[in-house]
Amino acid sequence: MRDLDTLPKAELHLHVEGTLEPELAFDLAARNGVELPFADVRELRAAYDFRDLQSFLDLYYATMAVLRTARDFTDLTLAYLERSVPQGLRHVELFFDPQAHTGRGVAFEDVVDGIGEGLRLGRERWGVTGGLIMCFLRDQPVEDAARTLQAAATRRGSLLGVGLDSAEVGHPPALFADVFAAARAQGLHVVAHAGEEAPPAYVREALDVLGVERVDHGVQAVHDADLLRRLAAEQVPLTVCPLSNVRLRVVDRLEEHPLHRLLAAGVRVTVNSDDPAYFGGYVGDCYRALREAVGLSDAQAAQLARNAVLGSFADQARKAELLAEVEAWVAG
Ligand SMILES: Nc1ncnc2[nH]cnc12
Ligand SMILES: [Zn+2]
Repeated sequence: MRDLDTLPKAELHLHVEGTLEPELAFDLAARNGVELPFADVRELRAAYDFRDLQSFLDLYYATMAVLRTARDFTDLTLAYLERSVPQGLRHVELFFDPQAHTGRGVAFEDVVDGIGEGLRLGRERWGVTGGLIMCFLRDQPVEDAARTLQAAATRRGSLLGVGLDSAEVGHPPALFADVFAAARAQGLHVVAHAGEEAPPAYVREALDVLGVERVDHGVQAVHDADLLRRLAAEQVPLTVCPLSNVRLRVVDRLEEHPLHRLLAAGVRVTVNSDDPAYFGGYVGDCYRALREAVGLSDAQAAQLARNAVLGSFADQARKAELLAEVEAWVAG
């Protein structure tokens, strides 16, 4: 079996705020004079025991209070890249949650410019390509999302697309139909979290009403044979996050994860880390955990890596380059 860390990877489901390791959180708290509701790194890490998505989100939003300046966002992005590059990361389309920052008085431009500078340095140092996907918080009023899209006009050229995240159940995709239509009209790519905790109907709605090009998570689709056939027929990429699904108790154990069933149904599945600082691993760790728990073969790992390249928003030339890197790995 091959070293999975050398497999070239694209990561399509990564919340940059979810890469905030406890050590960096305390460093930034000290730098910015922000008080965290935990005594130290150990106490914060001990709080990473989640019952469900909401219990995670409560901690996730509380901890990101330490992110205040453009430099903080650059440091955060670079720290993520430093950990992921040795695990084979070659391309990343990273999510950020502007409303979680502008609501605390941080300027939208500082968030985007800070992350953008991290990505620029990542390209310069390691040749990693990528871009930013701005997510709307679905548990906040739709008007906030619309205002956020308007505010993004100053940085339109820095964005690949828009997404939808945060507490899913009770906040169906269709609420955001107009905002997504406006984003599409601007030429932005569109994706949405759907079918993480909520039923398959949310996945259908994301496709039919929002017009998404990828579904983030989407694992609940295994409970709907018609939907699975459609996802396979249309080759809709699913950005699956196996370690996240275990930590947020979407599945009891990795051994029971539906990844293999999705692959067997012919769905364009990709593997991603979601919020690696909170869920126990970066993108390479996810691939390795799948090998250990469910016997992911080298051929299946390569297929997941190809799927991620094909499902990415990279331009055709970059896709061809990345696919060639995957095939070179297969040829070994
Ligand atoms: N797994 C997840 N689901 C929904 N919103 C999120 N925000 C960060 N991680 C998330
Ligand atoms: Zn996510």
